[in-house]
Amino acid sequence: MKKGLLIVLSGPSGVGKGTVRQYFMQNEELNLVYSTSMTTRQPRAGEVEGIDYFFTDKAHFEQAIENGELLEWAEFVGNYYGTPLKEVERLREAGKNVILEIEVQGCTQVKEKCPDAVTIFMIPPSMEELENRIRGRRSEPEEIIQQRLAKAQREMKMVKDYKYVVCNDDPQLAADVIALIIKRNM
Ligand SMILES: Nc1ncnc2c1ncn2[C@@H]1O[C@H](COP(=O)(O)OP(=O)(O)OP(=O)(O)O)[C@@H](O)[C@H]1O
Ligand SMILES: Nc1nc2c(ncn2[C@@H]2O[C@H](COP(=O)(O)O)[C@@H](O)[C@H]2O)c(=O)[nH]1
Repeated sequence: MKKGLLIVLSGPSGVGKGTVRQYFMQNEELNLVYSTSMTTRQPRAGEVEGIDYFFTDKAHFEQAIENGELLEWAEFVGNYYGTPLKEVERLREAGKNVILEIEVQGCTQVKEKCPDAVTIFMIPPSMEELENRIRGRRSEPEEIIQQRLAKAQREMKMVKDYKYVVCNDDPQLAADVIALIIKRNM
């Protein structure tokens, strides 16, 4: 059986990666599975353990790093985020195309380990719109919003390191473009 693709969807926090993913995940032709990450961040209202994230504490996360259990990991605005390696490998070996939704430092690590990963960077129509989206989510205090916005400015410079760039203005259009990218690589 052909091993599944490893697809990395990156882009600044609040650009709409999770929103757009909901549109193309339902497309059965793409044979996709979402890789649930591990994080030390507190759950937001409505987030579900094992679906949105595996929520854990700093000690367990650091142990996972030590044990080599993560494909990649990064510290983002005071919390750890990482991709459990074993599940990604199991799914790819079973022929599934696995999608990671991760920030830019994580993508750099993935590219080193899996040079054939399909890397996609999502950009907002403007930085003003990005700020509106982060604020509109109403999930973080002002101090964290400021840190996320400052980080977004730095992350946008990494766009050149990605194979594909997709603008999320209309989420359905962005999802259609991503579906096309995935099909082209299957
Ligand atoms: N094309 C769009 N037009 C307008 N609003 C959008 C669009 N896409 C997403 N949004 C809104 O922007 C906000 C952020 O979206 P979302 O949480 O999907 O971003 P994200 O990139 O997954 O963020 P993070 O990386 O922080 O998890 C949400 O409130 C969402 O409804
Ligand atoms: N390097 C990784 N980055 C990840 C992972 N899971 C999510 N993320 C990214 O972190 C930021 C913040 O996420 P939020 O849910 O707190 O808004 C965002 O860019 C995510 O895409 C991961 O496993 N590794």
